[in-house]
Amino acid sequence: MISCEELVKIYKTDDIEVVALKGLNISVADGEMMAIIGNSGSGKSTLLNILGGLDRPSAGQVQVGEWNLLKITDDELVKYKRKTVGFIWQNNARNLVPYLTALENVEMPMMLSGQYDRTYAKQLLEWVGLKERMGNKLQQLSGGEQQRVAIAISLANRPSLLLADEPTGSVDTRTSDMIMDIFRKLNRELGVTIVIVTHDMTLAGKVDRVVAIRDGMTSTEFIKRNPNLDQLEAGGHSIQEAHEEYVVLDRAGRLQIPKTYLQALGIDNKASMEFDGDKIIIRPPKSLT
Ligand SMILES: Nc1ncnc2c1ncn2[C@@H]1O[C@H](COP(=O)(O)OP(=O)(O)OP(=O)(O)O)[C@@H](O)[C@H]1O
Repeated sequence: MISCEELVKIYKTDDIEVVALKGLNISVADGEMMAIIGNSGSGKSTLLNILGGLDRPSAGQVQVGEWNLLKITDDELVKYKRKTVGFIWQNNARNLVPYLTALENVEMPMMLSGQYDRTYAKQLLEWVGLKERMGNKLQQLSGGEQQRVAIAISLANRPSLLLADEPTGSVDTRTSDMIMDIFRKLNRELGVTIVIVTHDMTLAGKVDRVVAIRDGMTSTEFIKRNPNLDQLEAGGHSIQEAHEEYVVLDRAGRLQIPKTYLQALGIDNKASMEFDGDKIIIRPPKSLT
């Protein structure tokens, strides 16, 4: 579904340039439900905004389904945003209209794309557990309910990819669990590919794969040891318990070594590397004296 190779994003303001993505590589398979984690400023939202067609990449390759997002024209981008991809933000004020009902909010993107379907709009609201509240105006719903309306809206045009930026950032744990269950159901039943950006490690433990971004590059990947675990794990396993951790190698064979490891060994800009037939050993450079 998604393939990014050596993806670069540079933000230029009057006097500074910020390189938010520095040659990032990531692939997401059709029908996968995965999470992206990373410290503040590591480039997570930048990546999601590029995948959502809200921002343009500076260099590299980005393919989502049939679309090459580096070469896509402005007209095609409008179609892409309407048909292929759905977006959910932490702060849902961006895609909700407070004086319309929940149902009218879901119908609006359908009307804009000429695919009005009231039955499907109702079904979506039922899927997110709001069957009884679809006639309520948005301002009469709680924050968690509004977030569930936002999920229904994001699916109104039957996208094959759902991007969620901190979707549970401003709701309580119970609502956050409910939202993750809704994502899992949509992923299984509709086959929607789902990419979630989050700070929340317990939430990350509920997906099949987690990719960690550090300094604008993919660094580590956590893959679920037992893909059937989520039925058993209502109590919540930590990501380390539930997933196997791998360091990511790019096509040129480069890998990122965590700063803390380098500092602990006093490695600065060089290291010695040895292959003993079984493992690769990285050490601080031997003293030349
Ligand atoms: N429009 C912009 N103009 C200039 N710099 C930007 C812009 N958007 C993001 N950046 C910079 O790019 C870098 C990556 O930002 P990004 O928002 O992608 O990080 P993030 O991992 O999503 O962080 P957070 O978890 O805090 O949301 C940061 O240094 C940020 O300041």
